[in-house]
Amino acid sequence: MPAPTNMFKQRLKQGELVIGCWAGFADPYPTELMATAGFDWLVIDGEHAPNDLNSITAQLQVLEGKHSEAVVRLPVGNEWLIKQMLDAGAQTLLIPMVESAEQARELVRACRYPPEGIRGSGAALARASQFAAIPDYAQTANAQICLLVQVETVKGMNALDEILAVEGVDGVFIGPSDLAADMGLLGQTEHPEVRAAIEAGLGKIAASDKAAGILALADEAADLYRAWGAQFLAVGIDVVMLAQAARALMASWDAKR
Ligand SMILES: O=C(O)C(=O)C[C@H](O)[C@@H](O)CO
Repeated sequence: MPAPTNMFKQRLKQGELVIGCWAGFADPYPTELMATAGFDWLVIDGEHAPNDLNSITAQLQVLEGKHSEAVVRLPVGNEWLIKQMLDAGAQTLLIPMVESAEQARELVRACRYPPEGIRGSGAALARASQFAAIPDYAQTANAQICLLVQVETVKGMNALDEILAVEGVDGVFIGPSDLAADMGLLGQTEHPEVRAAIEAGLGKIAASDKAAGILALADEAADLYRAWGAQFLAVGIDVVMLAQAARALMASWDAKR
């Protein structure tokens, strides 16, 4: 019995548009709720949400067998964190702040068991192998790992061609907020210069053998990004949705007082 099939990776390879959402409450309960909405993927955010290995594992557990595929974003891309998250059962990783082909190659190696990579061998303890209930997990796991790298700085965008040439990177996600900030346009993701960089970047990625991804928090941006080549498109953040709805509701009653 091989490692579980990574349906998110399979859908990307088939060229499907997959719609996702951020899951930022760092708790399995709201993440399980978000999965009932039918998103194709949910980002369990270890970068900007207060997640740790245990909270990420609990969210992987509630998403098991659901339509919404788990995409685990690490706070940083390093070998031991990748090892922990893959052993916990994550099959799709989103790694922020990738700025060079060498960095991308190191991430690929960290995601793979030898001889292709350096992922430590501990499948007997790992949820990923169903605690060794999948006897040939180590031999079949590499093919089911989906590595998504975030390019979100000027340096990263300038290295995009080289990053796109790295075998083992399955998708490239452009981070509009961090890219705008690094361009000296903090908070201005709709600035013409940021939009131009995003359009060029998504176009390059879509023309490569990788999938293009991005986050849009408004329909206007989502439509543009889709037209520019985005294939894994996140269209919301659960924390933002709840905050906005709660404040709007209270404001409506404040107005009635
Ligand atoms: O830079 C970006 O934009 C992203 O990487 C997405 C954001 O980090 C997301 O967490 C919303 O702020």
